[in-house]
Amino acid sequence: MSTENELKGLRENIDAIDSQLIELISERARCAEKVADVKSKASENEVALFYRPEREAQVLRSVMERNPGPFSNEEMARLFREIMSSCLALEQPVRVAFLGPEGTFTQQAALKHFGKSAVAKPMGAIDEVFREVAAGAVNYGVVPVENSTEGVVNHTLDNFIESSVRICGEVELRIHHHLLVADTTKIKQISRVYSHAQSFAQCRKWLDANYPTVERVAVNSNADAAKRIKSEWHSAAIAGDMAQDLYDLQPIEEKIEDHPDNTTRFLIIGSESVAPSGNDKTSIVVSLRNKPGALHDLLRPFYENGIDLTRVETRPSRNAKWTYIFFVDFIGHCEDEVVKSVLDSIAANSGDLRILGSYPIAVL
Ligand SMILES: C=C(O[C@@H]1C=C(C(=O)O)C=C[C@H]1O)C(=O)O
Repeated sequence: MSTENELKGLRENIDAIDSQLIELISERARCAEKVADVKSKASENEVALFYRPEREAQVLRSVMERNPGPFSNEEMARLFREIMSSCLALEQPVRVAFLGPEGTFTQQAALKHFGKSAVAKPMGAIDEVFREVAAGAVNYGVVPVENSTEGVVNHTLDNFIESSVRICGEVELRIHHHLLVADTTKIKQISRVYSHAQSFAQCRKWLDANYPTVERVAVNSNADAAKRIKSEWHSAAIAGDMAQDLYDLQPIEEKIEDHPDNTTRFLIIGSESVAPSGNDKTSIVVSLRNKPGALHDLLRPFYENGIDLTRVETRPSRNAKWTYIFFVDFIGHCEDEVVKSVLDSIAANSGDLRILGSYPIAVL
């Protein structure tokens, strides 16, 4: 068979499969519309909850389990992520505030978690994301909480102390930084590099080795850095793919982060609690009475009940000098019997305990 004939036959196959896909995707969408009706009727006078993080996590996990290849599990789940995002938009487009401006890694995290049909709103600071969620101006917020190279984002943790918003999900993003220039940049005469302080820290060794003498100027975000160099012929920026595309920049060098597995974890914040998905994490915040063995007493029930701790973080309490607040993440949902009894025994021993939320462990 000639190449042309072979291609023609294969393309006819693809056209036929696409017709079936279109029919099936539309059928799925019609089903999601019916789900919306059921949710609206059931909620009566209350605001209906259209977005269901636990159900979305279950759908993605089961897509990955059933994936026969040749796509990787992640690729297959990403496709379904977008199908679900479109289905949810038929019910009600989800409104999400993120730490802006446009082009930040936090925006990338928001898209990864909610898909492209979400309506995303950039905010100027982490506090503003919290406030926007608390005020009900958006359904959810996305904020960075820790980076594998640079550690915790204190500003996010501190906001939880003051705010009553809940954690509804988490998303992890591999962070790749590039050294970027504009059309007008004179590459041999670069004397200044703009970036966010966290990104400078994540690329410190690379910069020391390759651009030891250039001035490093920390700005509010990588996207801000990318924007500034458009008008400065002697400056470069360190930023990621989104900022590169948004501001039409070119990389001099890609993936300059010192650790190739550089990853940031982001939290999804909202106002509702999330039902168990079958593979969940819980975050709590505890203030401890200042007495010997207090931290040991806090952690012992987890050990005794075989619960995995995934993170313990300390912040100074603003109420009293030399007293501390502990942020603890662990595997399990606050509706699990074993978790309930651990939380009861912590509450009996500690000054103050607040459950920030139980939510599905990041699928993608
Ligand atoms: C369809 C539903 O509503 C939304 C859309 C989902 C989907 O497309 O699979 C899943 C959960 C919800 O965010 C549902 O709750 O089942």
